[in-house]
Amino acid sequence: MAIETTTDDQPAEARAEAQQLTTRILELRDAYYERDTVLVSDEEYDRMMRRLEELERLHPELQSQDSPTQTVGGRAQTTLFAPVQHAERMLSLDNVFSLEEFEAWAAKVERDAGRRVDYLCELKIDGLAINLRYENGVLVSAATRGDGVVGEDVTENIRWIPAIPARLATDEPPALVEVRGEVFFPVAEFEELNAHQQEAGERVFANARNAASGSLRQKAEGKNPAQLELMRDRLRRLHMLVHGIGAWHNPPVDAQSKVYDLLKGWGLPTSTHFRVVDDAAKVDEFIEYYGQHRGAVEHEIDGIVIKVDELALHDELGATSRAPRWAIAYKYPPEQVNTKLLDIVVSVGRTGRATPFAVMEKVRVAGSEVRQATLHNQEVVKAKGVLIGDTVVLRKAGDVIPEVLGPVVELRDGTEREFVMPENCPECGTRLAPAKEGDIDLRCPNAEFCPAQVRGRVEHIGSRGALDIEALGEVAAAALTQPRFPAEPPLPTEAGLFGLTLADLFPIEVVVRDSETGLPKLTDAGEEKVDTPFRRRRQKKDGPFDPATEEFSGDELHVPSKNAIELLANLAAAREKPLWRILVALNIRHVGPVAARALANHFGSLDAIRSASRDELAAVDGVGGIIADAVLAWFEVDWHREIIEKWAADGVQFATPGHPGPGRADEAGGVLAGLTVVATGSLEGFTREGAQEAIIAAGGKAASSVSKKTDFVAAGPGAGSKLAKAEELGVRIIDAAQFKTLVEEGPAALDS
Ligand SMILES: NC(=O)c1ccc[n+]([C@@H]2O[C@H](COP(=O)([O-])OP(=O)(O)OC[C@H]3O[C@@H](n4cnc5c(N)ncnc54)[C@H](O)[C@@H]3O)[C@@H](O)[C@H]2O)c1
Ligand SMILES: [Zn+2]
Repeated sequence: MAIETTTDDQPAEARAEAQQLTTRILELRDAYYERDTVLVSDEEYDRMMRRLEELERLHPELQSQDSPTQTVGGRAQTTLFAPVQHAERMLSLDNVFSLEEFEAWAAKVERDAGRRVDYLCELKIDGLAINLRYENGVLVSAATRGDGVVGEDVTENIRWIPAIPARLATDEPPALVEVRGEVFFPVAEFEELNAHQQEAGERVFANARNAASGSLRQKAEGKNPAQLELMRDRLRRLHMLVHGIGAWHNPPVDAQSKVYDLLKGWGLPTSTHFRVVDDAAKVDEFIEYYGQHRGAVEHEIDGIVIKVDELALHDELGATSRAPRWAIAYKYPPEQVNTKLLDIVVSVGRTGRATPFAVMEKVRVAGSEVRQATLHNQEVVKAKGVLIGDTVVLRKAGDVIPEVLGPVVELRDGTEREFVMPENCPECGTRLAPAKEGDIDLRCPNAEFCPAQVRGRVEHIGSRGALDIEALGEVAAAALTQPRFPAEPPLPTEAGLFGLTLADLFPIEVVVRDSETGLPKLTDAGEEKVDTPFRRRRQKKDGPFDPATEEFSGDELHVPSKNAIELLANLAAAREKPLWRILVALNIRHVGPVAARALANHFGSLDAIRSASRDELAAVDGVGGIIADAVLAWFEVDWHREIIEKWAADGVQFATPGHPGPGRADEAGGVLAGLTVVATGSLEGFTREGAQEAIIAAGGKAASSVSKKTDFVAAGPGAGSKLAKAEELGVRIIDAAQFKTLVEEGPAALDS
């Protein structure tokens, strides 16, 4: 008899992989639930879980009862707290990561239920699960989830959380009710807590969930009075929201949403962010809405939880060993990931501030790719405790700037090194120093000539809020101030900007840099890529006809590039831009568009501003003492005055034509003299700034908010709260066409 042997070793491979995954997941869970440490990102953890699930689906013989896919993460027996047996098991949730997966889940639910069902959509709060046991209306115990059957007794600590009632506000409490919810730090509290921790030189928490878990799972024993007060302060900042029930014999309501109403009436904290929908297809609106408004919720969320609303169906559908079948978590893309900190580099900005920033291995977070984040200053680097070479936790929420939260200390292997703040400016070698005693930030004091600062200032001059010169962006600014050739840059400072000629631009060669990292780009041969931004090659066609190419041949010659011609034309035009723009272009500290407009409006010329006293400057509406001081300080500096002289010599106009003189703009008799106008929404024929300028040019006051003093509100499509305010106050509202009439002919023309 021949015995058939199988040579298929696939199951063996699968077994090995499943074992590896199991070991790793258990390790990660241990760190996460017991030590409040996140060794890999949640995304990576979820991926491992999915892979294990997949392997077990393909090879059912691999699935054992204690596989992570069958158990609730967390451990029952810990040394810190006494064990508590839950009257009813506490479960986890199954996940979906897309709308399709959600729809497939809902289809199965409705198949099993045999009918359409109502869904309750709520937020998935990123905190830790808690079970509150009330007997005859009195809180007798509070426990963490543990392994789902047995949790940790945290009753003493829970009593410090203000939101949790010790007694239910009802005359007829059930003999026993288990209330389940999430304990967490509201975002504002978390930020404050971390600020405190940083000040006190204590550990800064990488995320609100770990901070909440770490705060709740503290023991009072062995703490001195000061530590005890700190611990209680943290507990008082915690909040809780109810999101379910455990044991409860015959609840008097028939839907989860009604359970919340009832519990709310008993004084328990319930969420305001939920909705019941009668069709699975309507869930996606909720998902999308909170996907875009995550930042507006008072606590962190990592997804949406969708539950079958009807309680009878909960019993009918039941649960697996790990999760209920009547609920599912939809997970959003992560806002927090782990990545490698490759280096910490110091950059110098236009004000001379030397800022260390993190250069990281590129990662995707909150839907975009990130590889840099500012670290602000050397003290912040120290406070965050990051070493070069560390795995770090990086966070980016929606449109918010990415932030390095801290290192994953457990992953260090000894090769990491500390960041040392350089003593000298990386761009000009001048010794860095604080601007004044006690400042943490270090600055390069070589303000006049430090190439990084000149480059920053020149770029600022071209920016939208200053002279708005399209051809004078980041690349042109670098080319003019730090070219590879010539050795002496065309602009050692910005004084020469308006005197630039084609002869200055033409020879410039630059090293092409990566716009993100600032590092040189390399050619295939490994050399730095070089570009000539202001000239290009052209073949001269004055030679004899070449039959091979069927063209006239000729020498190569260089001609000015489009950039060069545009830049010179733009600069020529910029000389006559409104005074406020010229003021912004001078890079005076604190003088942005708002202050510059106020100064220009009031004084009408740079000379008048220069000869004004501190009091006269400070008294101008929208200026004030700090800006007045900054203006005075700016004029004190020799090379600043030289900029003005040089610019004036090159034709820059430092006065508003027709301005009647300091403080007399209102008497100028423009058609809008004495009137205040607010422009809001998009007004056809005007840009946002153009509308403001038109009001000012007509002698009116362009205000940014609507009040009783407002005479007109010009509103176009997209006008929001300002329009509502105008209606409320009875301010006259006009459209774009009327606005045009108003600024050209004055208010009387509106009614004719
Ligand atoms: N990075 C790591 O190393 C690591 C390790 C373990 C776990 N984790 C993270 O934890 C997750 C697994 O943890 P889990 O088992 O606690 O599952 P889970 O956090 O994904 O979901 C279940 C929990 O959600 C909570 N929850 C929040 N809002 C809720 C609401 N409105 N309704 C019902 N429940 C709500 C409940 O406390 C429940 O226990 C993973 O997906 C991963 O994100 C990460
Ligand atoms: Zn410098």
